[in-house]
Amino acid sequence: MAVRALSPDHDGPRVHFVSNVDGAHLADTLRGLDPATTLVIVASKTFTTLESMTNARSARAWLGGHAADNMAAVSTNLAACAEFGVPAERVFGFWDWVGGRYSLWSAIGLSLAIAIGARRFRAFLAGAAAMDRHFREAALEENLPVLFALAGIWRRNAMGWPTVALIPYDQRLERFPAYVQQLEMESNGKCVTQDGSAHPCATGPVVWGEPGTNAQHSFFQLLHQGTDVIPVDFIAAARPRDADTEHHRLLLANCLAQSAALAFGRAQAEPHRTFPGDRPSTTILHRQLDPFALGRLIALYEHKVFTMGAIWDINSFDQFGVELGKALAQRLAPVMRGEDGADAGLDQSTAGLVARIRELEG
Ligand SMILES: O=P(O)(O)OC[C@H]1O[C@](O)(CO)[C@@H](O)[C@@H]1O
Repeated sequence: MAVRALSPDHDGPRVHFVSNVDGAHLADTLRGLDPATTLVIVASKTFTTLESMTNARSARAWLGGHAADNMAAVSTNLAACAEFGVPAERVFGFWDWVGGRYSLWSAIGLSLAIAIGARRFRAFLAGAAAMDRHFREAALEENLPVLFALAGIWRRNAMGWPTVALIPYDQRLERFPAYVQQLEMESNGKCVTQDGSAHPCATGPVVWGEPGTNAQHSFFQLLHQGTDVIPVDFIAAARPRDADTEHHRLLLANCLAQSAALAFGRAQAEPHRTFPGDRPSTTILHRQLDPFALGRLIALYEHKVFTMGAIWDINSFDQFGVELGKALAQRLAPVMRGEDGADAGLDQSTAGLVARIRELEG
């Protein structure tokens, strides 16, 4: 997300990312790259994540004779790195209490630092630090993460709206909705309080979105006239990073048009052409999407999510909800490999799907 957002700031080697265990991701990424001139950095706190380690093993095989020189790691698990073949002097460490979704500021940011260089990476960190200070010091009534969190609580608990759309009017923030989706849904998608009691109210909303103006041509129909109210967060920069300002003026005109249309609607005799209005949105404006502004924007969302978690009395820093699926995938891997006896004890629905996959495999 961050590397894409800051593409005008790239001055280092080209940076690519592979995350999905789907081999297509690695294959498509490696196509056209040369093992002799490619550095593979395995970034995994635990160094046990199935996706990361499967990709790491395949990348090591692809590097062949270059693997000894062209691999590094970002991890807290030095023993597993050494066992994998990355010696300690090539491991960038960080703290084991940092969760994946909050880790960009640690050595996990290495790939971003490589892409934009140390000076700009420091500006990125300074932007986040400025928001950290603001969050710590500003009075509550002027505190952006707190106000943003209270608006989120109002939307979710007072109004009962279960989702929020995040629409950056900035093509380079294309992956920002997905980033905030993990931040918010993995942190606050919980149904028990810190002490384990059933939560008395609704918690983390569904977060989704796409960049404007593209989104206008797909799901904005439902935002304006659908039966559900979906609050929207718009993000826009006053200045473009590129020379052509006419594009940018049109981009901003569209962003402002959408928030006005949502808020004020339009009464018409014909019901099909009526816009009910009274649909809420928040517009976050900054001068320009540069490293400082991106760091500040990410930190704004981090502190907002933390504040909502504190109000809801949930722990925003664990993610036990991902464990069951991971354990079942480990159980099913031998089934998918067709190992003898692995099918025993499978539930009926999974056994049916396995049987159908085998038929389709031919
Ligand atoms: O850095 P690791 O240990 O490979 O974890 C990767 C990811 O897995 C999760 O723990 C859960 O899916 C995420 O929070 C994290 O980003």
